[in-house]
Amino acid sequence: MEGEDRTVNAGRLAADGELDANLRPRSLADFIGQAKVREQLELVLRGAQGRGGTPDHILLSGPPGLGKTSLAMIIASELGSAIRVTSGPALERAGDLAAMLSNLIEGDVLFIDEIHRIARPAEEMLYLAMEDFRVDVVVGKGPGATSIPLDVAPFTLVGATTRSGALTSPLRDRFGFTAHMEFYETDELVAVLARSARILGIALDDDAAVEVAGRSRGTPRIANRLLRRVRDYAEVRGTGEVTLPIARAALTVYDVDGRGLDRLDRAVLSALVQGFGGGPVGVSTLAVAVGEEPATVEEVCEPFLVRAGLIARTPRGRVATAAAWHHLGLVPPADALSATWGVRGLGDEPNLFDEVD
Ligand SMILES: Nc1ncnc2c1ncn2[C@@H]1O[C@H](COP(=O)(O)OP(=O)(O)OP(=O)(O)O)[C@@H](O)[C@H]1O
Ligand SMILES: [Mg+2]
Repeated sequence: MEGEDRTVNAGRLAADGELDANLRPRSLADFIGQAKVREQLELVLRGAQGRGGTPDHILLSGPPGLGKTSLAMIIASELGSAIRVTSGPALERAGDLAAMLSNLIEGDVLFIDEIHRIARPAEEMLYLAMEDFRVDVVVGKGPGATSIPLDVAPFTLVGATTRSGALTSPLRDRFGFTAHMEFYETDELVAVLARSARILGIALDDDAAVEVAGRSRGTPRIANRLLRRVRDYAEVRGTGEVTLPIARAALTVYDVDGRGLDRLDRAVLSALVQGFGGGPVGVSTLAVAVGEEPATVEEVCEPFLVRAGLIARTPRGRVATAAAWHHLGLVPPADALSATWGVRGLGDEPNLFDEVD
């Protein structure tokens, strides 16, 4: 998909790999923000430990870059268990899953990333494994095929998904606990940045941290990525210390504006406002206007623009809010949607990342 390499994209980029691993929090105490999820998880884990059993299966649900993989690792380490890692797309054949399941040792954590992308036969095998710790392995083909039941050691499944709405309900129902990850507040991102700066040995001023956090779209992965860009700038153009002016100058170079919008986001906004009088306009028309694929506009730009209260999805198409006009330095028409539309606090829209319209 075009636009995936954008600095402000919350998804994983190849370049993030090693850094993500270094900056990953290792324990619940080390995990910043998500206070509610942390408390819920702690109860689930400690409760099971107290009873000497394995915890219920856990689903981690939320947009990219908020810490789902990190939490899965933390769950295993808090339990003192080994973690086996796989992903929905890797489980194309039920046999692949059967092999994983039958190798589990009691108490293991099985982490399935992007669990909404699991193939149907594997999914059906998973139901039985989650519920009864058993799998039926089919041997042979055609009329001679037999199904052999195999026991699976009691384990805890941790599933992660950016689209919990895409999970079938039988699968969703088999999780004992679902953690809904929320976008981070600015002060939480400041804490994430301070921690990362400490680990990476970057001198980061407090007001520079606030500036970077405010442009990070509520997402730790983006905060960490912007921190690296700002560090480059500080080292090449300054003394290495990340001060407020340095942070601002660096983010200008990377086209990340005061609210975390980049060039493509702004192009979409100004096409909507200036090209179509604020809408309503269909997403494909909008995509043509900015020379992008509709999927890019819809999946990469829109979720954030909607969450930031800059555009609204209506049955007739996309509409710019008054805040969008203001953001572009324009005066909104009298009938523009209120600037506070949709700005109910980050992460208040559980369906945002599920299929809309
Ligand atoms: N609560 C946190 N405290 C500190 N750092 C965090 C936190 N959450 C995430 N991060 C940082 O953000 C990076 C991305 O987190 P992670 O890979 O866990 O996200 P994810 O939700 O699994 O994303 P995806 O949906 O793309 O798989 C981590 O490497 C870590 O550096
Ligand atoms: Mg992940």
